[in-house]
Amino acid sequence: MSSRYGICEIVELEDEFKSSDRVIDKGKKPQGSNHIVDDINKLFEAINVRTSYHGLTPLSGGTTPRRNPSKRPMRMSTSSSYSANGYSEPVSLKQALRGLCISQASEMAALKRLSKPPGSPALSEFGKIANSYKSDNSSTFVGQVKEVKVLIPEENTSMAASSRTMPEYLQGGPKMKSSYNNSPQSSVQFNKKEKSPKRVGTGIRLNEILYEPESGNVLPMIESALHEKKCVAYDEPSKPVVNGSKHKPAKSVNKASFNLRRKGRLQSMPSSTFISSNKLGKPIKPIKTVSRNKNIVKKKSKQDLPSATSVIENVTFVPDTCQLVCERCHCALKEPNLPPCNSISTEVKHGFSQRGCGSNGSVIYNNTNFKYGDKSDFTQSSNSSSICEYSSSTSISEESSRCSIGNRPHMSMDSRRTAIHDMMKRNNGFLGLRHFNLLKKLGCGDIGTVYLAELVGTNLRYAIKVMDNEFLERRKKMPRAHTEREILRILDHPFLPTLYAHFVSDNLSCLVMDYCPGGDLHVLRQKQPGRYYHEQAARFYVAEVLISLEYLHMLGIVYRDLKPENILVQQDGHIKLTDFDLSLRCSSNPTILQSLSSGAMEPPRMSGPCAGSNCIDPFCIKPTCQMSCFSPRILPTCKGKKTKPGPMTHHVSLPQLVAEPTEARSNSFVGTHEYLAPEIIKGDGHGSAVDWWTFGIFLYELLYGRSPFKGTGNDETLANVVLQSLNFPDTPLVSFQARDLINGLLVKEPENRLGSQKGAAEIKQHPFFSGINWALIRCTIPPELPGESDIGMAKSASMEKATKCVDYNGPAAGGHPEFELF
Ligand SMILES: Nc1ncnc2c1ncn2[C@@H]1O[C@H](COP(=O)(O)OP(=O)(O)OP(=O)(O)O)[C@@H](O)[C@H]1O
Repeated sequence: MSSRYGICEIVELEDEFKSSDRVIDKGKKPQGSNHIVDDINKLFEAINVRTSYHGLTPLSGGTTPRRNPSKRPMRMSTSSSYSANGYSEPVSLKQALRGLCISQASEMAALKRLSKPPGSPALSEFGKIANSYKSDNSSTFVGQVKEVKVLIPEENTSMAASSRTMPEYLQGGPKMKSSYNNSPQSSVQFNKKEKSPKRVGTGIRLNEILYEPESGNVLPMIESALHEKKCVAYDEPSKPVVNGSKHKPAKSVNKASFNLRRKGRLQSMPSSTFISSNKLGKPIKPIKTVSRNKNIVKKKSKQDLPSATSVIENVTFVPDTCQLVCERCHCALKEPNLPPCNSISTEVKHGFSQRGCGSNGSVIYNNTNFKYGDKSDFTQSSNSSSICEYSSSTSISEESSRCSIGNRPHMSMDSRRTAIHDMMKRNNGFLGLRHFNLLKKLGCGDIGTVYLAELVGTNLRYAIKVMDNEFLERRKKMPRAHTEREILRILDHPFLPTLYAHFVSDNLSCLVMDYCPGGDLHVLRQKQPGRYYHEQAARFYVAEVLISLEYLHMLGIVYRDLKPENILVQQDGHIKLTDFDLSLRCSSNPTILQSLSSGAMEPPRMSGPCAGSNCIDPFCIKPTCQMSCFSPRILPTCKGKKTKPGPMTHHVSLPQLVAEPTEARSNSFVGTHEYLAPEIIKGDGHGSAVDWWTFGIFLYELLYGRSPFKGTGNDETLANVVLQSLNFPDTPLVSFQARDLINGLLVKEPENRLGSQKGAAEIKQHPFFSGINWALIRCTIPPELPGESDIGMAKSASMEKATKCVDYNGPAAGGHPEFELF
């Protein structure tokens, strides 16, 4: 063992001399007549004795024994090949001394190792794991077992180097893996815990490795979800995904398996729990029944449907008493007669104290850990417990402030953002739950609970999503929370949520976002006469959703969970698309497409008030107004593909931005039954086109009051999605344009689906959207909401805004619109 290490050390050090590869003849006498040489030679002899003793490679001036090319650091080698090589040629004094030092160092290292108690770690963690696999392989693996050994990186000699090439989660990284390589030598995922790999089908299963003997591929996989293993590479939340990768999965990969989710959303799960095959026409196993609508029906097993209290496991909000109650010991996290918020309170159990009720029955909570705890608490918390999104540091600096404004131009005038900033400044950069009065619970999702909150000392309201990190860890939902947070951090769009701050209080992760008082489109639809939206209203909502999706795609985000429940209505009646925990992050490559020619392909212009290309009427969303304010022109055919017949599209001549990550691919089974695209159900791999499928279902549901493929159960729904052709009911009456658009979107083959080639730009040109002023859509008057009083002054606010817009655009204003375009 020690000699092996000796060799390893020498091999490393030997590299310093590897410029020469002459083999030294041990029998030769040193050349030269200098009397110093004799002294040196004596020294050499001494060195030689030492190095021979340890079986080490001797050194010589400017020469070195030829290293066996098969020898690599971290591998066992036979010392004989080295020790057999002696030397007799002279070396420089420097080299001789260095050689002496080397041998002494190796001696010391050997002694040190021998002095260690048995069982003490002598290998790096990577080495240990590699060894354990090696030993396991010998007992468990058959056939290609030896191949697994090549997973040990050969080029790295030091522990640091090993660590660099180790799978991420061997270094404490997240569990979901991002590497997907065809080579068994590269980035293969080990699972530390499971050391007894088993055969699965044609492959050898290593819990998270699938070795495929036929192809020689080693594939990462998830223990319980074969279906997932070819897609984990694309779904890791924090890492962009390689665009356009065309990975070929292992044969045994192709098993559809997914999980039912709250609200009927799906997530990967063992195949046996849901579907027996992803092949078309094969029987589908029964699945758990879950209602899509979390607000109306909540049929779920206890385990699957965590209550608000289980989502935030340690803490429950009790509205009557304005208390947070600890779930572990049922104590009320409340201190009576607390001093004012800005004074120091004593630290209470769990580091989480209620500071008293606000004027409106609200409560103010303290996370005393990070602020008032002892030094160690403070130190730890200053790094983790109160982290603002604006900066990685705990204190807010002018620089980070400027940076934030620079990155989010739409937020620069936002009073909520300013107020948060001011609050942080006053609190040395800290922000915590104690700075908010929690007013009521708005809803409970799969990974957290959302509260309406008011910033202390202001009348500004926010929605705070509170997630229990412990719960997320235990339920393996941390990646989803991470995905959502990371996406929220980069959004800067009026129809998408603004993340004002993110902080962690007592292991509760809190996202501070803008509050949408209008409810969601699903609930609002129930309040519509006939439970469906009038076409004009539907057009408004889908147009805003389309813009949101386009923006997300530009950022390389495939949303994947479009449905009315996830579309909230803001105070001014415009939408906010929320809920990004199932989104897929990938790379996108926005491209400007030039027109082939203008004139010849100019679309026929319709007569009417908006026919002119210089129309700036922000309200021109009337179907009679056929032309957009920014004249559309024709696009060249993409990548030689034929423009498919089917949905009507306007031809445009202006250069066009195509920003869709059309090449992105994922195999996750995520979404909501009624909204799942066929390619997701079939496990064929999916990309941004799934968002256009869900967009079609969404429009259908708004117009008809139900989704097109809904069956009596979820399994029937899924079968319908894949097999059933699209039908339109006779009532309500829906325009041809709308039906044509839906027809184009609900094409089962994603490559033929409207939007699959040029993304949102393609869809925007559909006659259903004719007359919409896309750039100024924020200034259009939103549809009237049922029970407008709930929404406050939504309509008047929008009217006011719209009037402003018109004023700004009027000739008197110099013709320069002052809108924030997006
Ligand atoms: N910004 C907001 N303003 C108003 N209500 C909100 C806001 N965000 C969320 N809600 C409400 O809180 C509920 C829970 O939201 P949340 O996003 O946590 O759950 P979800 O939509 O079920 O998503 P997930 O399960 O993926 O977490 C929503 O259904 C919505 O009604």
